[in-house]
Amino acid sequence: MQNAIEVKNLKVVFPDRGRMIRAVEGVDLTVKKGECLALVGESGCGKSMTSLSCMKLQPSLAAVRLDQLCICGEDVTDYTDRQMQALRGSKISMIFQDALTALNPVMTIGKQMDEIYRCHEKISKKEAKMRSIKALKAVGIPDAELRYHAFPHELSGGMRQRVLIAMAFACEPEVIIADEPTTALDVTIQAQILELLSKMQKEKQTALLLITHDLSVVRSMADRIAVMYSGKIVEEAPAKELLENPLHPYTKGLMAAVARLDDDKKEFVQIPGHLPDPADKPAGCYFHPRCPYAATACKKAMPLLTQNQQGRKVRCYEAGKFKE
Ligand SMILES: Nc1ncnc2c1ncn2[C@@H]1O[C@H](COP(=O)(O)OP(=O)(O)OP(=O)(O)O)[C@@H](O)[C@H]1O
Repeated sequence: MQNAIEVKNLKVVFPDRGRMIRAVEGVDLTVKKGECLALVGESGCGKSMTSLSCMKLQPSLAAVRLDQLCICGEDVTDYTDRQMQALRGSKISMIFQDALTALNPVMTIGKQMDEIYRCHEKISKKEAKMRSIKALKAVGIPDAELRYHAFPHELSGGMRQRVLIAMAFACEPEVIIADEPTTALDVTIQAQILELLSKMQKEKQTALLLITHDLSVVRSMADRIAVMYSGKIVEEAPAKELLENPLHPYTKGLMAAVARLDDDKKEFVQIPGHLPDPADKPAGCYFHPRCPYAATACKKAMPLLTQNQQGRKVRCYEAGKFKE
């Protein structure tokens, strides 16, 4: 089966006052057609840089190296920005976390939606307006005909996020990247927006790369989960397997830090310490200074991301050896 996104050996570095920030270090990522892959990890671990690089949208200061990038079977490794522009919106699109920044504040919602349709298809203004209103209705915007004429600041945060979702799905792309799509919203609205995103993704069979720092968010949505720590993937598995039996000590820590509303016996446990300085990472496994199971080998060399006998991928010398 053709993959929606396939990136091989992605590296992103930033020069920073004479130092080198290693934001992403040799990430391989595959999002299969129609599936939801959640990329999870603490703030600063490199999730956004990974996802932006998949669209070739990284900040101009960043130096990006990769062996190969394929979008829906098309090898775009050497595509120019102009070539990528033709793909963005039609084959791949993005939902950002802050709708107020992502939307143009001086243009009505309707105009911004119309532009997407008219940019990718030769259709009349009238046809674009009809499609925009239909798309706004599909994401649950009440009085869509009226809201079509509204400016972004005239809508609530939840409504704006619904507009971004409508825009992302507008040209029926094969893959969508959603970077923390609900972080800027209050908790009651977050669940509604995630439900909408999940419903649209399933209905349209769109592949989704969902970026989040919150494992509870992925519980209901992800088919597979990749866990990132300090620029590297440390564990990757089908969602159910990973959530029921996390193998990497960092994934275990993330799980323990998730408050489970349905399990009042579980305690809220924070992972001690913090991510290493991205310009001064420790020798060996980057997680070893925070790891309760760290052995001598962990302090010496970075473990590889290897597949165990059960087909689970994990980057840890001690995985499977430690007891609860
Ligand atoms: N424009 C930039 N200049 C310098 N360093 C940057 C820049 N953008 C990101 N970084 C660094 O790259 C690393 C990875 O950042 P990234 O935004 O990908 O992390 P993240 O996991 O998405 O975090 P968050 O959840 O907070 O967005 C961090 O150490 C960050 O400080």
